[in-house]
Amino acid sequence: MTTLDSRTVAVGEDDRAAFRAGPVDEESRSRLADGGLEYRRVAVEGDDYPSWLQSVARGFQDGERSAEQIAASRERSGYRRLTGVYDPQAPVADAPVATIASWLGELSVPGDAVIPSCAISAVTVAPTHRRRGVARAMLEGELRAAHAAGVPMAMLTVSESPLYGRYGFAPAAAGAEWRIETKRAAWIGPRPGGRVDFVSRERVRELLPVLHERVRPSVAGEIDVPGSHWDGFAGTNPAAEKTGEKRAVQYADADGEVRGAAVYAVRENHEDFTKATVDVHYLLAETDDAYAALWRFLLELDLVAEVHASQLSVDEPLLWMIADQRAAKVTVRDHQYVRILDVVASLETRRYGGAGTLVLDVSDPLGIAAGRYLLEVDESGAGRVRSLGSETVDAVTVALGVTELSATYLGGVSLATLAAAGRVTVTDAAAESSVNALAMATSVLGWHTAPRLSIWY
Ligand SMILES: CC(=O)SCCNC(=O)CCNC(=O)[C@H](O)C(C)(C)COP(=O)(O)OP(=O)(O)OC[C@H]1O[C@@H](n2cnc3c(N)ncnc32)[C@H](O)[C@@H]1OP(=O)(O)O
Repeated sequence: MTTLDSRTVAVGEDDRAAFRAGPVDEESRSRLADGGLEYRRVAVEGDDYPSWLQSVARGFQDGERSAEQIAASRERSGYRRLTGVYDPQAPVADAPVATIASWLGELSVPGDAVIPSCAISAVTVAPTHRRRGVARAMLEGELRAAHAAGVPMAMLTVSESPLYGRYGFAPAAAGAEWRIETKRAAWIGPRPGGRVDFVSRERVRELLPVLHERVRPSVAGEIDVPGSHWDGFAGTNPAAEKTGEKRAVQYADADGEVRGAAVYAVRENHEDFTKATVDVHYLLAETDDAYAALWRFLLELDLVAEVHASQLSVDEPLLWMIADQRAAKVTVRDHQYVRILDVVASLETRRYGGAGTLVLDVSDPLGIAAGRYLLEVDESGAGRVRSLGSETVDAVTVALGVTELSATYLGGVSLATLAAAGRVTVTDAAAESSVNALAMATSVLGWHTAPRLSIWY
C-alpha cells in the first residue's frame, strides 16, 4: 500500500481484497469467547448474509428487509468486510447479536493527497446483549486488525456523538446543515456563462462518480465513495422508494464541459402552493462557476420558500453569494470522525499550514499510536516525522491524546481551541511565555480551507 499525491490511486484493488479477507482480531475473539460468544467473519455471498443484514436493520431500529432489498444489498456490498458476533445459546442462534462492517478506503487530507483508511460502519449490538463490552470488543478488534494490516488511519460517521472518542476517534470535519429562506436570499454572486440543464437520473448517476473523483482529492475529509451510494443519491437504486421525486441538473461550462451536477427533490406545501421546500440531495461542483450556477439555480426556483441542504462545509462560499446572510440558518454538527493508527505515515501524508518544528507527545488508550514524535515542517508545508523514543529535543512540545491529534488531522480543528478546552498542553522550555509557542503550533497544524465530508457511510 502506498500513499501518493492526488489523482493517483493510494489503495489498489489487491490491497482492498487482502483487507477484506483478513482474519478477525485474536484478542477480541478470545475476549468474546470468554463470554460465550462467537466472533466470526460473514461472507457477503454466503448463506449468513441475510440474517447479518436483518440484525443490522434491527440494531438501527429499522424494519425487516424484504427479499428484494436483501438481494440488492448483497449485490452492492461486495466491497465490505463483514463480521458478526453470535450467541450459540440464543433461540435464533444463526442471527448475529452484534455486527460490524469495514473496508479499505481513501481519505483526502490537506494538501491534495489521499491516505488509505479503514472505514467502519454498521456497528450494532442487539438490545438483549447491550452494555457488556461487545461493541468495545468489535471496535478495538477492527482497529487492531487494520493496524496489523498496515492501514495508517480509521474513519467513521456516527449515530451518536459520545460513542467513539474512547477508541481514539475525533470529529475532524464538521457537517453543516443549511436552511435558506429563498425570498431573502437574493443572488449577489457571480453569474457564469455556462448553462444549467435537466438531465435524467441515469445520466446524473454516471456523472456524479466521475466528478467526485476529480474533486475529492482537494477536499480534506472526503472519501472515495462506494458505488452503491451514487445510486442512492441519483435515485437509480431499484430497491429505493420515491425515486421519481428526484430531479437532476448539470452545469456545463462555455466549452460544453460538464463541471457540476445537483440532485434535488421538491416537497410541496399543501397549505400554500408557493411555499414548497427543496431538499438538495447532492451538489457537486468541480469549479467555482459550477458552484455558483447550481446554487443560483436552486435558490431561484419558483414556488419554493426554502432550500435545505446537509453535509455542507462550515465555510461555504454560498454565504457570500446571497444578499442577506441571515436568510441562511446553519446548524453545525460533528460528522467525519478519524482515528490515527500510524502517526508517522499519517502525519507525513498531509501538508501543513506553516513551517515549524514540534515534538508531539501522544498518548493512546489502546496503545496503538502512543509515543513521542518529531514533526519538522518546511516552508513548502511538507512534514518529516520520526519517532523519538526517549531522545530529548529542544522544541515546542505538544502533549495530547490520539483523539486530539486526530481532531487536528484534517486542519479543521484549531490546536488553540483544544488548548483552551484543556484537551492539549503546549510547552516551550526555551520561551518565557507559552503564547507564541501555541500560536506557532496552531498555525503549523492548521489548514486554509475547512474540511468537509459530503456523505454518510
Ligand atoms: C460507525 C457506526 O456504525 S455508528 C452506529 C452505532 N450503532 C447504533 O447507534 C445502533 C444502536 N446502538 C447499539 O447497537 C449499541 O447500543 C452500541 C453499538 C452503540 C453500543 O453497544 P454496546 O455493546 O452496548 O457497547 P459496550 O457495552 O461495548 O460499551 C462500550 C462503551 O461505550 C459506552 N456506550 C455504549 N453505548 C453508549 C451510548 N449510547 N452513549 C454513551 N456511551 C455509550 C459504554 O458505556 C462503554 O463505555 P466504557 O467501555 O468506556 O466504559
